[in-house]
Amino acid sequence: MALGRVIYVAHTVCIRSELQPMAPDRIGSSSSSRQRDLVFVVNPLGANGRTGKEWRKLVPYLRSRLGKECNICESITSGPCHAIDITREAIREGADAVIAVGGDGTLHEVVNGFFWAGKPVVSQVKESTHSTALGLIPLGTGSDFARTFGWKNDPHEAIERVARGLRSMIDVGVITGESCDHHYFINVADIHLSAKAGFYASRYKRFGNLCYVIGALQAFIGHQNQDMRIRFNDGPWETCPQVTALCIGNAKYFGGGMKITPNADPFSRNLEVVTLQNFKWYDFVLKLHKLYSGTHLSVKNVSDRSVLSIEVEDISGMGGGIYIQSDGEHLGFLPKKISVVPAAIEMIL
Ligand SMILES: Nc1ncnc2c1ncn2[C@@H]1O[C@H](COP(=O)(O)OP(=O)(O)OP(=O)(O)O)[C@@H](O)[C@H]1O
Repeated sequence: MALGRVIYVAHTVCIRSELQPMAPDRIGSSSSSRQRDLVFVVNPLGANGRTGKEWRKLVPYLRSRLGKECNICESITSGPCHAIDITREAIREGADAVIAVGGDGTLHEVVNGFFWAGKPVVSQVKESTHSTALGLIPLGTGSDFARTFGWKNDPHEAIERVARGLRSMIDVGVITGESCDHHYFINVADIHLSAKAGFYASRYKRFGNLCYVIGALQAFIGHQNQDMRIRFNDGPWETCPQVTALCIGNAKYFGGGMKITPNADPFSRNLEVVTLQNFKWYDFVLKLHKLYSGTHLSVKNVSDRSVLSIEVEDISGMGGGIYIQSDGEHLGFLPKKISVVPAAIEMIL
Protein backbone atom coordinates (compact mmCIF):
# COMPACT_ATOMS: atom_id res chain seq x y z
CA MET A 1 0.00 0.00 0.00
CA ALA A 2 2.80 2.43 -0.71
CA LEU A 3 1.79 5.90 -1.86
CA GLY A 4 0.17 5.87 -5.26
CA ARG A 5 -1.13 2.31 -4.99
CA VAL A 6 -4.83 1.61 -4.74
CA ILE A 7 -6.04 -0.07 -1.59
CA TYR A 8 -8.58 -2.82 -2.18
CA VAL A 9 -9.48 -3.58 1.42
CA ALA A 10 -13.26 -3.76 1.54
CA HIS A 11 -14.91 -0.72 3.13
CA THR A 12 -11.53 0.79 3.94
CA VAL A 13 -11.17 4.55 3.85
CA CYS A 14 -7.67 5.94 3.87
CA ILE A 15 -7.23 9.29 5.53
CA ARG A 16 -4.04 10.41 3.80
CA SER A 17 -2.20 13.40 5.15
CA GLU A 18 -0.85 16.22 2.99
CA LEU A 19 2.67 15.49 1.77
CA GLN A 20 4.99 16.91 4.41
CA PRO A 21 8.64 16.51 5.40
CA MET A 22 9.03 13.08 6.96
CA ALA A 23 9.09 12.66 10.71
CA PRO A 24 11.65 10.27 12.21
CA ASP A 25 10.87 6.65 11.50
CA ARG A 26 9.36 5.33 14.71
CA ILE A 27 7.14 2.51 13.53
CA GLY A 28 8.99 -0.57 12.40
CA SER A 29 12.66 -1.16 12.01
CA SER A 30 13.01 -0.01 8.40
CA SER A 31 14.91 3.19 7.96
CA SER A 32 13.09 4.18 4.75
CA SER A 33 11.31 7.51 4.90
CA ARG A 34 8.07 6.43 3.24
CA GLN A 35 4.84 6.92 5.12
CA ARG A 36 3.58 3.96 7.11
CA ASP A 37 0.23 2.40 6.23
CA LEU A 38 -1.76 1.69 9.36
CA VAL A 39 -5.05 -0.15 8.92
CA PHE A 40 -7.47 0.32 11.82
CA VAL A 41 -10.09 -2.45 11.90
CA VAL A 42 -13.07 -1.09 13.81
CA ASN A 43 -15.99 -3.10 15.14
CA PRO A 44 -18.69 -0.42 15.37
CA LEU A 45 -20.86 -2.64 17.57
CA GLY A 46 -18.17 -3.62 20.10
CA ALA A 47 -19.01 -2.98 23.76
CA ASN A 48 -22.66 -2.62 22.80
CA GLY A 49 -21.93 0.19 20.32
CA ARG A 50 -19.52 2.15 22.52
CA THR A 51 -16.56 1.19 20.29
CA GLY A 52 -18.11 2.91 17.27
CA LYS A 53 -18.94 6.06 19.24
CA GLU A 54 -15.49 6.28 20.82
CA TRP A 55 -13.84 5.68 17.47
CA ARG A 56 -15.68 8.56 15.80
CA LYS A 57 -14.52 10.88 18.58
CA LEU A 58 -10.99 9.55 18.27
CA VAL A 59 -10.41 9.98 14.52
CA PRO A 60 -9.56 13.75 14.61
CA TYR A 61 -7.01 13.15 17.37
CA LEU A 62 -5.57 10.16 15.51
CA ARG A 63 -5.12 12.30 12.40
CA SER A 64 -3.39 15.06 14.29
CA ARG A 65 -1.17 12.66 16.27
CA LEU A 66 -0.14 10.25 13.48
CA GLY A 67 -1.36 11.75 10.20
CA LYS A 68 1.94 13.42 9.35
CA GLU A 69 3.93 10.19 9.57
CA CYS A 70 1.36 7.61 8.55
CA ASN A 71 -1.45 6.85 6.15
CA ILE A 72 -4.34 6.11 8.43
CA CYS A 73 -6.75 3.61 6.88
CA GLU A 74 -10.06 3.02 8.59
CA SER A 75 -11.94 -0.20 7.95
CA ILE A 76 -15.33 -0.67 9.59
CA THR A 77 -16.46 -4.27 9.94
CA SER A 78 -19.84 -5.17 8.52
CA GLY A 79 -20.39 -8.31 10.60
CA PRO A 80 -18.75 -11.30 12.31
CA CYS A 81 -15.55 -12.58 10.62
CA HIS A 82 -15.21 -9.52 8.35
CA ALA A 83 -12.14 -8.42 10.36
CA ILE A 84 -10.39 -11.64 9.27
CA ASP A 85 -10.77 -10.81 5.57
CA ILE A 86 -9.82 -7.15 6.06
CA THR A 87 -6.64 -8.19 7.86
CA ARG A 88 -5.58 -10.75 5.24
CA GLU A 89 -6.08 -8.25 2.47
CA ALA A 90 -4.22 -5.51 4.34
CA ILE A 91 -1.23 -7.81 4.94
CA ARG A 92 -1.17 -8.91 1.29
CA GLU A 93 -1.25 -5.24 0.31
CA GLY A 94 1.81 -4.61 2.48
CA ALA A 95 0.31 -2.71 5.44
CA ASP A 96 2.80 -1.82 8.18
CA ALA A 97 0.32 -2.58 10.92
CA VAL A 98 -3.22 -3.83 11.35
CA ILE A 99 -4.72 -2.41 14.51
CA ALA A 100 -7.81 -3.99 16.07
CA VAL A 101 -10.22 -1.42 17.51
CA GLY A 102 -12.70 -3.17 19.78
CA GLY A 103 -12.76 -6.05 22.23
CA ASP A 104 -11.17 -9.46 22.43
CA GLY A 105 -13.50 -10.79 19.73
CA THR A 106 -12.26 -8.23 17.22
CA LEU A 107 -8.64 -8.82 18.23
CA HIS A 108 -9.25 -12.56 17.84
CA GLU A 109 -10.51 -12.10 14.28
CA VAL A 110 -7.60 -9.82 13.36
CA VAL A 111 -5.15 -12.41 14.75
CA ASN A 112 -6.83 -15.10 12.62
CA GLY A 113 -6.40 -12.81 9.62
CA PHE A 114 -2.61 -13.10 10.03
CA PHE A 115 -2.92 -16.74 8.92
CA TRP A 116 -4.38 -18.66 6.03
CA ALA A 117 -4.60 -22.47 5.79
CA GLY A 118 -2.22 -22.92 8.71
CA LYS A 119 0.47 -20.55 7.40
CA PRO A 120 1.26 -16.86 7.95
CA VAL A 121 -0.18 -14.50 5.35
CA VAL A 122 2.62 -12.63 3.58
CA SER A 123 2.80 -9.39 1.67
CA GLN A 124 2.43 -9.64 -2.09
CA VAL A 125 4.12 -6.31 -2.60
CA LYS A 126 7.40 -7.12 -4.35
CA GLU A 127 9.44 -4.30 -2.84
CA SER A 128 8.09 -4.95 0.67
CA THR A 129 10.86 -5.36 3.26
CA HIS A 130 8.80 -5.28 6.44
CA SER A 131 6.35 -7.59 8.15
CA THR A 132 2.90 -6.40 9.23
CA ALA A 133 2.58 -5.75 12.96
CA LEU A 134 -0.49 -6.30 15.09
CA GLY A 135 -1.82 -3.43 17.19
CA LEU A 136 -4.70 -3.00 19.59
CA ILE A 137 -6.91 -0.16 20.71
CA PRO A 138 -8.84 -1.95 23.46
CA LEU A 139 -12.45 -0.76 23.48
CA GLY A 140 -14.47 -3.88 24.28
CA THR A 141 -16.66 -5.14 27.10
CA GLY A 142 -14.08 -7.36 28.78
CA SER A 143 -10.89 -6.37 26.91
CA ASP A 144 -9.16 -9.17 28.80
CA PHE A 145 -6.06 -9.52 26.63
CA ALA A 146 -5.10 -5.90 27.34
CA ARG A 147 -5.15 -6.56 31.10
CA THR A 148 -2.05 -8.79 30.91
CA PHE A 149 -0.10 -5.71 29.82
CA GLY A 150 -1.88 -3.42 32.27
CA TRP A 151 -3.53 -1.56 29.36
CA LYS A 152 -6.82 0.15 30.04
CA ASN A 153 -9.72 0.87 27.68
CA ASP A 154 -8.00 4.22 27.04
CA PRO A 155 -7.71 4.93 23.30
CA HIS A 156 -5.35 7.90 23.74
CA GLU A 157 -2.90 5.72 25.63
CA ALA A 158 -3.21 3.11 22.85
CA ILE A 159 -2.46 5.70 20.16
CA GLU A 160 0.69 6.67 22.06
CA ARG A 161 1.79 3.05 21.90
CA VAL A 162 1.26 3.07 18.13
CA ALA A 163 3.19 6.35 17.88
CA ARG A 164 6.05 4.97 19.99
CA GLY A 165 6.14 1.93 17.73
CA LEU A 166 7.87 -0.58 20.02
CA ARG A 167 7.38 -4.07 18.60
CA SER A 168 8.03 -7.55 19.89
CA MET A 169 7.38 -11.06 18.64
CA ILE A 170 4.46 -12.55 20.53
CA ASP A 171 3.26 -16.18 20.74
CA VAL A 172 -0.21 -17.28 19.73
CA GLY A 173 -2.06 -20.55 20.26
CA VAL A 174 -3.47 -22.71 17.48
CA ILE A 175 -6.42 -25.09 17.82
CA THR A 176 -7.00 -27.99 15.47
CA GLY A 177 -9.83 -30.49 15.49
CA GLU A 178 -11.21 -33.32 13.44
CA SER A 179 -11.73 -31.03 10.45
CA CYS A 180 -7.99 -30.11 10.47
CA ASP A 181 -8.88 -26.40 10.24
CA HIS A 182 -6.48 -24.09 12.08
CA HIS A 183 -7.99 -21.63 14.50
CA TYR A 184 -5.73 -19.15 16.30
CA PHE A 185 -6.07 -17.39 19.64
CA ILE A 186 -3.95 -14.84 21.43
CA ASN A 187 -5.44 -14.76 24.93
CA VAL A 188 -7.05 -17.81 26.55
CA ALA A 189 -8.73 -20.96 25.21
CA ASP A 190 -10.97 -22.82 27.64
CA ILE A 191 -13.02 -25.95 27.83
CA HIS A 192 -16.26 -27.05 29.53
CA LEU A 193 -17.97 -24.88 32.21
CA SER A 194 -16.16 -21.59 31.50
CA ALA A 195 -16.59 -22.05 27.74
CA LYS A 196 -20.29 -22.68 28.21
CA ALA A 197 -20.50 -19.59 30.44
CA GLY A 198 -18.77 -17.56 27.71
CA PHE A 199 -21.19 -18.91 25.13
CA TYR A 200 -24.14 -17.64 27.18
CA ALA A 201 -22.37 -14.41 28.22
CA SER A 202 -22.08 -13.36 24.57
CA ARG A 203 -25.88 -13.03 24.50
CA TYR A 204 -25.88 -10.50 27.34
CA LYS A 205 -23.10 -8.09 26.29
CA ARG A 206 -25.61 -5.25 26.53
CA PHE A 207 -25.26 -5.55 30.31
CA GLY A 208 -21.50 -4.85 30.21
CA ASN A 209 -19.29 -6.93 32.49
CA LEU A 210 -22.39 -8.30 34.23
CA CYS A 211 -22.82 -10.53 31.15
CA TYR A 212 -20.14 -12.86 32.54
CA VAL A 213 -22.05 -13.35 35.82
CA ILE A 214 -25.32 -14.01 33.98
CA GLY A 215 -23.51 -16.37 31.58
CA ALA A 216 -21.93 -18.28 34.47
CA LEU A 217 -25.24 -18.67 36.30
CA GLN A 218 -26.90 -19.98 33.14
CA ALA A 219 -24.01 -22.38 32.45
CA PHE A 220 -24.31 -23.84 35.95
CA ILE A 221 -27.83 -25.04 35.18
CA GLY A 222 -27.45 -28.71 34.35
CA HIS A 223 -23.64 -28.56 34.54
CA GLN A 224 -21.77 -31.78 35.36
CA ASN A 225 -18.05 -32.21 35.87
CA GLN A 226 -16.71 -34.68 33.30
CA ASP A 227 -13.86 -37.16 32.93
CA MET A 228 -11.65 -36.26 29.96
CA ARG A 229 -8.75 -37.87 28.13
CA ILE A 230 -5.78 -35.55 27.95
CA ARG A 231 -2.24 -35.68 26.68
CA PHE A 232 0.46 -33.08 27.01
CA ASN A 233 3.28 -32.40 24.52
CA ASP A 234 2.31 -35.47 22.38
CA GLY A 235 3.04 -37.76 25.37
CA PRO A 236 0.90 -40.63 26.70
CA TRP A 237 -2.85 -40.24 27.14
CA GLU A 238 -4.12 -39.97 30.70
CA THR A 239 -7.58 -39.71 32.20
CA CYS A 240 -8.31 -36.49 34.02
CA PRO A 241 -11.31 -37.13 36.29
CA GLN A 242 -14.18 -34.76 37.02
CA VAL A 243 -12.97 -31.75 35.06
CA THR A 244 -14.93 -28.57 35.75
CA ALA A 245 -12.91 -26.32 33.45
CA LEU A 246 -9.63 -26.52 31.58
CA CYS A 247 -8.04 -23.19 30.72
CA ILE A 248 -5.11 -22.78 28.36
CA GLY A 249 -3.54 -19.36 28.60
CA ASN A 250 -1.22 -17.51 26.28
CA ALA A 251 -2.09 -14.49 28.43
CA LYS A 252 -3.56 -14.23 31.92
CA TYR A 253 -7.16 -12.98 32.04
CA PHE A 254 -10.59 -14.04 30.84
CA GLY A 255 -14.25 -13.57 31.73
CA GLY A 256 -14.00 -9.82 32.30
CA GLY A 257 -11.00 -9.70 34.61
CA MET A 258 -10.52 -13.19 36.09
CA LYS A 259 -6.78 -13.90 36.35
CA ILE A 260 -7.29 -17.52 35.39
CA THR A 261 -3.82 -18.41 34.06
CA PRO A 262 -1.68 -16.15 36.26
CA ASN A 263 1.67 -17.53 35.09
CA ALA A 264 0.93 -17.27 31.38
CA ASP A 265 3.25 -15.01 29.44
CA PRO A 266 2.77 -14.35 25.71
CA PHE A 267 6.56 -14.11 25.28
CA SER A 268 7.34 -17.42 27.05
CA ARG A 269 7.05 -19.68 23.96
CA ASN A 270 4.67 -21.97 25.84
CA LEU A 271 1.12 -22.06 27.20
CA GLU A 272 -0.09 -22.33 30.79
CA VAL A 273 -2.75 -24.97 31.49
CA VAL A 274 -4.88 -24.53 34.63
CA THR A 275 -7.29 -27.35 35.43
CA LEU A 276 -10.20 -27.04 37.86
CA GLN A 277 -11.54 -30.43 38.96
CA ASN A 278 -14.53 -31.50 40.96
CA PHE A 279 -15.69 -27.95 41.68
CA LYS A 280 -19.19 -27.52 43.05
CA TRP A 281 -21.18 -24.30 42.72
CA TYR A 282 -20.33 -23.31 46.29
CA ASP A 283 -16.59 -23.67 45.55
CA PHE A 284 -17.00 -20.82 43.06
CA VAL A 285 -18.84 -18.73 45.64
CA LEU A 286 -16.10 -19.35 48.23
CA LYS A 287 -13.12 -19.09 45.89
CA LEU A 288 -14.23 -16.53 43.32
CA HIS A 289 -12.07 -13.79 44.81
CA LYS A 290 -9.04 -16.07 44.37
CA LEU A 291 -9.89 -16.62 40.70
CA TYR A 292 -10.02 -12.86 40.19
CA SER A 293 -6.77 -12.21 42.03
CA GLY A 294 -4.94 -15.15 40.44
CA THR A 295 -4.22 -16.78 43.81
CA HIS A 296 -6.27 -19.93 43.09
CA LEU A 297 -3.34 -22.18 42.10
CA SER A 298 -2.86 -23.29 45.72
CA VAL A 299 -6.55 -24.21 46.09
CA LYS A 300 -7.47 -27.92 46.35
CA ASN A 301 -8.38 -29.47 42.98
CA VAL A 302 -6.61 -26.77 40.97
CA SER A 303 -3.51 -27.76 39.02
CA ASP A 304 -1.19 -25.83 36.77
CA ARG A 305 1.50 -26.66 34.21
CA SER A 306 3.37 -25.17 31.35
CA VAL A 307 3.03 -26.96 27.97
CA LEU A 308 3.82 -26.79 24.28
CA SER A 309 0.62 -28.62 23.39
CA ILE A 310 -2.41 -30.29 24.93
CA GLU A 311 -4.91 -32.64 23.33
CA VAL A 312 -8.31 -33.16 24.94
CA GLU A 313 -10.96 -35.75 24.20
CA ASP A 314 -14.45 -36.16 25.55
CA ILE A 315 -14.97 -39.55 27.26
CA SER A 316 -18.15 -38.53 29.00
CA GLY A 317 -20.43 -39.99 26.36
CA MET A 318 -22.07 -36.56 26.11
CA GLY A 319 -21.87 -36.86 22.34
CA GLY A 320 -20.24 -33.57 21.38
CA GLY A 321 -21.53 -31.71 24.41
CA ILE A 322 -18.29 -30.29 25.87
CA TYR A 323 -17.84 -26.65 24.85
CA ILE A 324 -14.60 -24.98 23.85
CA GLN A 325 -14.04 -21.27 23.29
CA SER A 326 -11.00 -19.21 22.42
CA ASP A 327 -10.56 -15.53 23.29
CA GLY A 328 -14.19 -15.60 24.46
CA GLU A 329 -15.50 -16.80 21.07
CA HIS A 330 -17.42 -20.06 20.88
CA LEU A 331 -15.45 -22.60 18.85
CA GLY A 332 -17.54 -25.76 19.03
CA PHE A 333 -16.89 -28.95 20.92
CA LEU A 334 -14.18 -31.52 21.73
CA PRO A 335 -11.94 -33.20 20.61
CA LYS A 336 -9.30 -30.52 20.02
CA LYS A 337 -5.53 -30.11 20.04
CA ILE A 338 -4.13 -26.81 21.27
CA SER A 339 -0.49 -25.87 20.61
CA VAL A 340 1.70 -22.84 20.97
CA VAL A 341 2.99 -21.08 17.85
CA PRO A 342 6.11 -19.40 19.25
CA ALA A 343 6.94 -15.84 18.22
CA ALA A 344 4.18 -15.91 15.62
CA ILE A 345 3.27 -12.23 15.25
CA GLU A 346 5.07 -8.97 15.74
CA MET A 347 2.99 -6.90 18.16
CA ILE A 348 3.00 -3.17 18.87
CA LEU A 349 3.48 -2.86 22.65
N1 LIG B 1 -20.38 -4.99 12.21
C1 LIG B 1 -20.61 -5.98 13.07
N2 LIG B 1 -21.88 -6.34 13.37
C2 LIG B 1 -22.13 -7.31 14.26
N3 LIG B 1 -21.16 -8.02 14.91
C3 LIG B 1 -19.89 -7.70 14.63
C4 LIG B 1 -19.54 -6.68 13.71
N4 LIG B 1 -18.21 -6.59 13.64
C5 LIG B 1 -17.72 -7.54 14.49
N5 LIG B 1 -18.72 -8.20 15.08
C6 LIG B 1 -18.66 -9.27 16.09
O1 LIG B 1 -18.77 -8.67 17.38
C7 LIG B 1 -18.23 -9.59 18.32
C8 LIG B 1 -17.79 -8.91 19.60
O2 LIG B 1 -16.93 -7.86 19.33
P1 LIG B 1 -15.82 -7.29 20.34
O3 LIG B 1 -15.03 -8.38 20.92
O4 LIG B 1 -15.09 -6.24 19.61
O5 LIG B 1 -16.65 -6.57 21.49
P2 LIG B 1 -17.09 -7.08 22.92
O6 LIG B 1 -17.68 -8.45 22.82
O7 LIG B 1 -17.95 -6.00 23.48
O8 LIG B 1 -15.73 -7.10 23.76
P3 LIG B 1 -14.98 -8.30 24.55
O9 LIG B 1 -14.85 -9.44 23.57
O10 LIG B 1 -13.65 -7.73 24.93
O11 LIG B 1 -15.83 -8.64 25.73
C9 LIG B 1 -17.10 -10.28 17.59
O12 LIG B 1 -17.22 -11.65 17.82
C10 LIG B 1 -17.32 -9.96 16.12
O13 LIG B 1 -17.42 -11.13 15.34
